Amino acid sequence: MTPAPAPLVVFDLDGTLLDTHADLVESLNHTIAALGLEPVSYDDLTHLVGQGARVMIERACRLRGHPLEAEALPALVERFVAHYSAGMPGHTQPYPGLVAAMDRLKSAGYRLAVCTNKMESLALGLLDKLDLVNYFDAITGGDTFPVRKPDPRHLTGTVERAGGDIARTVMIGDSINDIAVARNAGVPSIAVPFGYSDVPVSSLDPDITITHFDELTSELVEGLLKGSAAKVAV
Ligand SMILES: O=C(O)COP(=O)(O)O
Repeated sequence: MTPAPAPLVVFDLDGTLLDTHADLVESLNHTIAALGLEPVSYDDLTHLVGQGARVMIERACRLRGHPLEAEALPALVERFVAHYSAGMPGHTQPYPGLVAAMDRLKSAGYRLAVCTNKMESLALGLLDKLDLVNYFDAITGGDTFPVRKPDPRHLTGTVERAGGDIARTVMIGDSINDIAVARNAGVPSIAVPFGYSDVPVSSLDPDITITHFDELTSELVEGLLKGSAAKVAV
């Protein structure tokens, strides 16, 4: 009998792997200051983040009562990317227990990947600056494919690039896009409550929620994979 392929754990980035909020808010406020707009706060960020820099800037301008003309956006996105890139890694840090959890999963033979709506170049640059890039078999961003989360093809494309098997994949994230992309791709989901969701993560109906990465073990992932195989078999 051929052994089952190695499980793959796919992580969201902002608010799941990394606490990026201070740098996102800083670069966003630098960007909208060019329009003379008042800064946004961390609480605002939970409503703004999730669909990449472009949408975040659009939403921030709308929040400040300044809807943008489409032609104004590219220069603002450029301003954001320049500021954010120059400051990396800034205040950004992995969440507590993440590195130990990834070491545990790697020692158990797991593959790891990142599926983020952040631009691929920013995700790669940030993970590189934090010395985390080599943990991952694939890192895909909101601009890697013609579609992005919650479209299931963002997740299935990531699994393919990571050399994984969709039937042996689990997705972990902090917001609606992550739980929805998992559901749309037929993959079990793990939610974390410490990120940027504007609603309680339990209301997103993940398969399970963990409150600390110490809970992310190979036993937990295998249990989820068995559970989803059982669901398929029913
Ligand atoms: O940068 C964003 O808007 C979202 O990024 P995420 O998919 O890693 O949460």
